[in-house]
Amino acid sequence: MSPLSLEAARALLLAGLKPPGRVKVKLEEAAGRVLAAAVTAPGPFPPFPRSLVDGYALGPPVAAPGTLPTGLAGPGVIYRLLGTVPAGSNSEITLSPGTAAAIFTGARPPVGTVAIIPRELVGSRGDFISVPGLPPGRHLEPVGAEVAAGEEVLAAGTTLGPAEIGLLAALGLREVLVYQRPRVVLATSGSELLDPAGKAGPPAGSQAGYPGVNVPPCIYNSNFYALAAAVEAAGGRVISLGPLADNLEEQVRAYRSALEEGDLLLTTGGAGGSAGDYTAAAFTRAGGEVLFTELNIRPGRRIIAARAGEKLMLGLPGNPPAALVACYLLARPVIRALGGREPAPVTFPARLAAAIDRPRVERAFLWAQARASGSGWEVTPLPRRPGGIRAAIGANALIDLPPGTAPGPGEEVTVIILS
Ligand SMILES: Nc1nc2c(c(=O)[nH]1)N[C@H]1C(S)=C(S)[C@@H](COP(=O)(O)OP(=O)(O)OC[C@H]3O[C@@H](n4cnc5c(N)ncnc54)[C@H](O)[C@@H]3O)O[C@H]1N2
Ligand code: MOO
Repeated sequence: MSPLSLEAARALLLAGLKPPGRVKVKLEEAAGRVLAAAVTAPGPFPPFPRSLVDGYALGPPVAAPGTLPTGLAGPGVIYRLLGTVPAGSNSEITLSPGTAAAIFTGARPPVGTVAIIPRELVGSRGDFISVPGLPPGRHLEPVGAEVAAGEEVLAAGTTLGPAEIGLLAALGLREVLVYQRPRVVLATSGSELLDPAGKAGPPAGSQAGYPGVNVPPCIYNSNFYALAAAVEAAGGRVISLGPLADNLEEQVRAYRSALEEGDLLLTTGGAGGSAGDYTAAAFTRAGGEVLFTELNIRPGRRIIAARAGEKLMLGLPGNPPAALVACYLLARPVIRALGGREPAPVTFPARLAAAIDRPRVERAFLWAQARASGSGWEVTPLPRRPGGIRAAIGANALIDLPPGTAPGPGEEVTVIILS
């Protein structure tokens, strides 16, 4: 198989994905979930006419106000106050011509109200107020002014954030139909892997003089924790298969059970083409039909994908920063699509704040920091560190660098936003 482009690989993975399931969740559990059906308002909002200010509800004015009570400055229309209407009260006041009632923000105006005027525009003395002309009705919000009964307020596919959840609650909805979170079975392979949560660990320092040291050269299974976080951030639910040894039989058994338990099998390690790399063979033996084994990108050249019926198997490289890049570029779009979200990564053009150090032979993805600047987006490639365990620290973007290019400061590059 010759290396595939990233776009072709993504299209292959996204084609024929099984449609996401739906589930009803309570409003308090709905943050971050994706609406599986449009929401229509069961009733109007506001459900009753209400005052938008603290002030006075006014009845019809009377033509000749009569004598001004002493102390009330004119010119103004005089009203006699009948009482006060607090928010939430079922007031029995009825305003006849020349009468008014004090009213609070959010209260229902009494019967007979023709206008509401803010407190600060009114002169008052005892039971009388003086109003400088009848104000327009903008302080009185009619029933359904914001939402009409039966109106579609949220479209299917909307991600529910605080504002959306507040709107649903305002309409009296208690639960909401959302897409199920895709179940992502996460497996890491490598006989050198140790669980940081486990009891036994390698010595903290060096293994200098190791011929005599009876401790195997193990490293902590960092990919599991990094990828689990990425899966959750993409809206998936992690099912752990635990670290697997470099053993074909063990991996085949594990991956068969993964296909039953999850919507997507995600692995790292063993993706190379050497004798000790079992991912492709294990995917095939577990029932998968291999879609591709190599992409023309760096890092992440070795990514193995297979399809087993409606389920996908995605084998990312073991190298931690390569696993993370591959996860952002391929696994995240699949997980998002399985959860009813827009799969395509968000990309935009940005001006380089610093030069790219050197051209790469293949299309490369470089960890970077993007920020809005006066005239658009600006991006700085992160300094290269030895190895890669710290490569992505501080990154919020990847620069998509075409092969053979090394643009300088001020030149435009394409950036993929990560969060
Ligand atoms: N002769 C060649 N060797 C390698 C090449 C190459 O082109 N020619 N490419 C290198 C690159 S780049 C990568 S990426 C890896 C891909 O191979 P694997 O997917 O089989 O990766 P592993 O060999 O399993 O591991 C590589 C590296 O990462 C560490 N690792 C693995 N899993 C984890 C984990 N869960 N948590 C933390 N670290 C992990 C592992 O110990 C190795 O150090 O192949 C290169 N070799
Ligand atoms: O093949 Mo590796 O995935 O480039 O880092």
